[in-house]
Amino acid sequence: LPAHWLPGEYENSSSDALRFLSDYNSTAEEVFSFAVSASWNFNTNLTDHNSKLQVNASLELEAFSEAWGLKAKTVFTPRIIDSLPDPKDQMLIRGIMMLGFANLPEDEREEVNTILSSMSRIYATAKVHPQPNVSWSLDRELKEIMAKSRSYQKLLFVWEAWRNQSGVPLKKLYSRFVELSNKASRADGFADSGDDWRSWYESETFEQDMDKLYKTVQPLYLQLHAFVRRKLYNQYGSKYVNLKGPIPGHLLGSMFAQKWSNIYDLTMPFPNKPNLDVTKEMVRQGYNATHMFRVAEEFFTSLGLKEMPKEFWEGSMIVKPDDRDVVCHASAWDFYNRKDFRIKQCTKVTTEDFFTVHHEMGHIQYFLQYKNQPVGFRGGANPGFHEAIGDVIFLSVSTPKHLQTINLLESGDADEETDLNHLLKMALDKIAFLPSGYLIDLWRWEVFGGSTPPERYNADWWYLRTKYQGICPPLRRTEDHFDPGAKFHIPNNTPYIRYFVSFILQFQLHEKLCEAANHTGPLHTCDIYRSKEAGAILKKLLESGSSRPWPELLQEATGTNKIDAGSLMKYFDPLMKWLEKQNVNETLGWPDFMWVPPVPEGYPEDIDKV
Ligand SMILES: CC(=O)N[C@@H](CC(=O)O)C(=O)NC[C@H](CC1(C(=O)N[C@@H](Cc2ccc(O)cc2)C(=O)O)CCCC1)C(=O)O
Ligand SMILES: [Zn+2]
Repeated sequence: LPAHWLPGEYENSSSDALRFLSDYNSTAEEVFSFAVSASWNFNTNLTDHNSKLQVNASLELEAFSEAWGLKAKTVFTPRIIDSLPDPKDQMLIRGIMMLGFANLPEDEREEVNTILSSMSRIYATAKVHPQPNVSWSLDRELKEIMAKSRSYQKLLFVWEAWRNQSGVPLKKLYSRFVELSNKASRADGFADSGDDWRSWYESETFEQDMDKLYKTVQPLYLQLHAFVRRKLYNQYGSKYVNLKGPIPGHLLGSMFAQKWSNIYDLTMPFPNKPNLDVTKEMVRQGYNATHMFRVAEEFFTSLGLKEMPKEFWEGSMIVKPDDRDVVCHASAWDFYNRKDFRIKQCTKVTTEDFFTVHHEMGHIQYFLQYKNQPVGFRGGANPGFHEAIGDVIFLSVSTPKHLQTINLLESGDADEETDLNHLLKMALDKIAFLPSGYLIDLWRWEVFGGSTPPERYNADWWYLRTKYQGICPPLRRTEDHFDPGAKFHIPNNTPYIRYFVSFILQFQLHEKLCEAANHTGPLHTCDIYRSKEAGAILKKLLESGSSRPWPELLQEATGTNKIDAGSLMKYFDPLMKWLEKQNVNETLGWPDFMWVPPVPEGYPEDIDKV
């Protein structure tokens, strides 16, 4: 570690503790920025060379964390820390004492960082070969086929091939990673890494809180599930869809059955109304990635929030380069130097990517608003808040009214039927997602906690997928497979419960912002565009970062200090009533819990693979 990155000498006094914090903060900005840059370079150019540089930068960052963490632990006694006048300083020092992977001996640090880099790379470069010299990648061909194909067998081929190429090679790496991650978390005083990750939500009863939260939205999910199952039954027939069973997981329009809006055409309540999927119109109007980003930026500035700095436009990667391998999974980056903030996205001109642009820009807006906080407070109030900001904006953008405002939908008063179409389309993304947003970390907490050993990774994954999502694998799965590994966030070690929290929280924020924007009428028709009052509420929330307990910040922003699904249920209430009428003769849930579909005759030889 370069000498100027090492801590100096401090005595056990409150004045020296404050000097320590100030020295830490300025050094951390340099070290974090160095490590984030190396990670950016690897993610935007997946070469051996950049992987080594990225692993080495992580090791430097860990050496820095260890040096300053040990210094804090050996110099400052609890009495001195508790005597610090500002509780925020106490929080910051305690945060610095958490060493994470820096708790591990040098060889195991090297091992865990190399495993992480390898898992990222395997996932990012996995390809499916339908024929010897044809290669399909997830972000280009596979997602498109899962979204558009209505061939049961073609969907099945893509669903299986992706899991063989991405999940299977990761299994042994992942089980070793779990051991090392748990060892590091235990050294920080946690039972395991699941306990470590849950601590970010500052609730002794977090697991129960989430289970209760899930139970409040489950009735709506069961209605949507039954309705969509009927539509898929009409499309694929009784051989492959059992009206009392789970739905085969490859028929829902996306690789993980988390986002069902790609089968909206099969489910539209009123098909003869204008199509709310504005992809065609965007293409017709000559939209490109830059324009999508500019339109999104203008929504934020219309609220009085910050514009993207010039470094954002200079440094971001917003289209997939054609001359190198990159991680195409979209992401937003804070370089911790208060100057560089970037998005990496292989943007295509589609409604889905237009949403993602807003989601990522929500992260950037958060980075910009809290950039003058100490580095230890440059995070969301809790991680769910960070995930919610961009989605809150998109709740307004996706309304027929706003799409008309930006000329992506022909004007005409949005009547009752178009309204219901819109609500169903929103539910296909927002409600369909909830069980999967919940179960992914349920599975991971069991893995970290040891109740799911490596020999049951896949069995327990599919148990949870059927129990919560009501889907089943369309082919027999064994422990030779590692289906969780086919989902970005597992090999990339990105926690997930934050999305479940966000999908509930974003409706609470939306309801409050709509009130501030003097919206009248049903919640799902609200568009906060150009409301400075709404922007002021967001700004106050975002600039605090993670410097104050999230219940306080939520209380100030919305008037309640609990994550509560009441706003979500209010937003979807008209749809709930409509679905209950549609489903009078349906079975809610999947009592044939163990049912799986037959494998089509002749699969996979005779499918039209090209
Ligand atoms: C340096 C770094 O890693 N930065 C973090 C941000 C931070 O920590 O500051 C980051 O950029 N993470 C990437 C991740 C990308 C996306 C994602 O993975 N989404 C989930 C869940 C979901 C699913 C449906 C949906 O409608 C909304 C969300 C999924 O696709 O499963 C892809 C599409 C949207 C968001 C993200 O932006 O959260
Ligand atoms: Zn996000």
